[in-house]
Amino acid sequence: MPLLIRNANEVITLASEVEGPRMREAMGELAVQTNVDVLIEGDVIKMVAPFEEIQAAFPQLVERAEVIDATGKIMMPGLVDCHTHLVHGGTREHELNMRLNGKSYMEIMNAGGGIHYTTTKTKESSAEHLFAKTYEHLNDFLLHGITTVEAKSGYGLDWATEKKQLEVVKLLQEHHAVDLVSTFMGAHAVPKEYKGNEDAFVDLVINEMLPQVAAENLAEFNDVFCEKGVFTPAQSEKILEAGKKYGLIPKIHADEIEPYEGAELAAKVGAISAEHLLVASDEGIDAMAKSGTIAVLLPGTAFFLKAPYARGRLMVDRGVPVAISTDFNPGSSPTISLPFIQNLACMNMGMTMEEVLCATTINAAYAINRQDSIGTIEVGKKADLLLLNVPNFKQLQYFYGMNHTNTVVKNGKVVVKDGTLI
Ligand SMILES: N=CN[C@@H](CCC(=O)O)C(=O)O
Ligand SMILES: [Zn+2]
Repeated sequence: MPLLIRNANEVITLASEVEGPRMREAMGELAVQTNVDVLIEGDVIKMVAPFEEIQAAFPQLVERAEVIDATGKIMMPGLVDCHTHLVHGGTREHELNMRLNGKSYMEIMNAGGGIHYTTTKTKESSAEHLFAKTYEHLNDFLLHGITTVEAKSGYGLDWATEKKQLEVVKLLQEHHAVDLVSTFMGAHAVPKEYKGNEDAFVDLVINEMLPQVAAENLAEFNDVFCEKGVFTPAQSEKILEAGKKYGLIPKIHADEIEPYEGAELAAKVGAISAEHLLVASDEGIDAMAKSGTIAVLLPGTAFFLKAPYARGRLMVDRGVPVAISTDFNPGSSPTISLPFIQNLACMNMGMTMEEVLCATTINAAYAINRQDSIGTIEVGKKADLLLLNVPNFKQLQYFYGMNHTNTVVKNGKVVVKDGTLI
């Protein structure tokens, strides 16, 4: 049945003539409409216009349509979470007290905890268990208005477990309403048995894992943790260049803990995005602006690791297209609340209320190559839409730390109604 959403106080369309990811002032232009309804046919947006015009253009569809009254609410595109470590075994709440007592994230990891702990838990988990656990997480994402999620592997560090993670993503794509986008991240940490022989692990990723990822069509992107004590810029470059040969688009965890010229490397290898960038250099930021590399900023990680925030304001002002994401993972950012992440970006990275909406919709869609189908409310795009329990978009950041999601339409179907999954 067609769907007609009527009377929203504001429709945040984010429609624009601008080509490519939004930068500078364009990030603040939300193209808010106050007098339009939205007609959906199948899984696609059919028309965005005042009711009279929709009725004149498609009288039969309007006649048959299920009508949702959005009076008092705003409508916006479904949120896009473009950086998560979605599929993983276990949780790491025990590390929180360690960190609150002064241990650093890297100290915990180097002592065999952190990513290594989650790797062990993920190895021990069956695919069925990971599927069921992640399915629950995805329900939570949906309840918070997130309709597309990027998912990185990287808790295997051996091919069997990496493959298990990637296959769980594939299966969830078939069974859950949330759309998933897969990233291979075999180079997420150096397994203990390769300590001192890191290059051998890099070779394993390049020669054994990447060919299988490509042959089995298990991912679109290839990511690496470029960080002091993990993978060097030279090793990262090798892995990303090798992935390119298999058609895998480079992404990079860059300049998260220590400055390591990760942003510069992202620009050099033509990565679609550099992610984290808490301590990215001025030169790196300028290089990204020049190459058009998207900065995927993850303020939840700075919050949870009590680390300095990325310089979001400066990046926008220097012409870097910025996206924002949860970084959902069991160690440095165990949250699925992209709405709260938006709040953090406003309060701690100096981004405006308008920019954070752009950064979690259309720019996030660009960061995962989905800009043609999601991220704005425009005719021909997928009908992934939210109705939020606020009368104007500014209240999303003002009433902070709350989930304002009332209704989620995913692929043209209502999947959350009155804040409840249906
Ligand atoms: N920094 C590397 N990877 C993840 C954290 C993974 C973990 O701690 O389990 C991140 O992006 O924050
Ligand atoms: Zn990450």
